[in-house]
Amino acid sequence: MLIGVLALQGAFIEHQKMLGKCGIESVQVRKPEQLTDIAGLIIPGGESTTIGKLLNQFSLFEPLIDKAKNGMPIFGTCAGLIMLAKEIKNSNQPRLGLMDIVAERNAYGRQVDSFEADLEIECLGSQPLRAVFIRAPYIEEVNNGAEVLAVHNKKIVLARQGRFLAAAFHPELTEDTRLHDYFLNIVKSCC
Ligand SMILES: NC(=O)CC[C@H](N)C(=O)O
Repeated sequence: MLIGVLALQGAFIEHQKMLGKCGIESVQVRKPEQLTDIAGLIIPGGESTTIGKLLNQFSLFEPLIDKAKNGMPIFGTCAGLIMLAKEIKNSNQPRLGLMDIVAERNAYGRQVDSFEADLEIECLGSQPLRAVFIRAPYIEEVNNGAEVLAVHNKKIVLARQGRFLAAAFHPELTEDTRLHDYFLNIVKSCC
C-alpha cells in the first residue's frame, strides 16, 4: 500500500517519517500522474493559502478532487484541515471542500500562541494523545455526515467524514503513531 504525501509546502517529510514508522511506503506528491498509484493522501500542515496557490500552479486541484470523489481517503493536518473544509470563516481562499466542516483559521491567535495539549480520543483508546498546535485552526462546526472525534477546550480539533480525516494539530511531530495508524485503517478499509 503506497501513501502519498502532498509535498508542495509544509511538514511533508515528518509525515513520511511517521508513515515509515508505521511500516508504510510513501511518496512525495507534486504531479497529477502521481495520484494514480496511491491508496491515500496526507495533506500536511503549512500555510493553506500557499498550498492552495501551489495546487493550482502544479495543476493538481481538479485531479485531486476527482480522485477523492472517486474514493481516495485523505488525512489533512492543520493547513490540510483547512484545505478539506467546505467553509473557511472569513476567507474565500481556494480549498478542496471535501468535508462538511467550517474551519476557523489561526483560531488560537498568532505563532506565539502555539501550544501542546493531551487529547482524549475515544477511537484511539484510553491513553491520551499529545497534540502539537502551531498557529492552528479549529473546526467551528461539523455538518451533515461529519463526526467529531476530539475536542479541546470546547473546540473541535479532530473530525472524520467517511474516508476524510481532519486534525487541527500536528500528529507527525510526536512519536505517537496512533492517529496515522487510524488513518491507514481507513485507507485499508477503502482498498
Ligand atoms: N501549522 C499550520 O498548518 C498552520 C496553518 C496556517 N495558520 C493556515 O492558516 O494555513
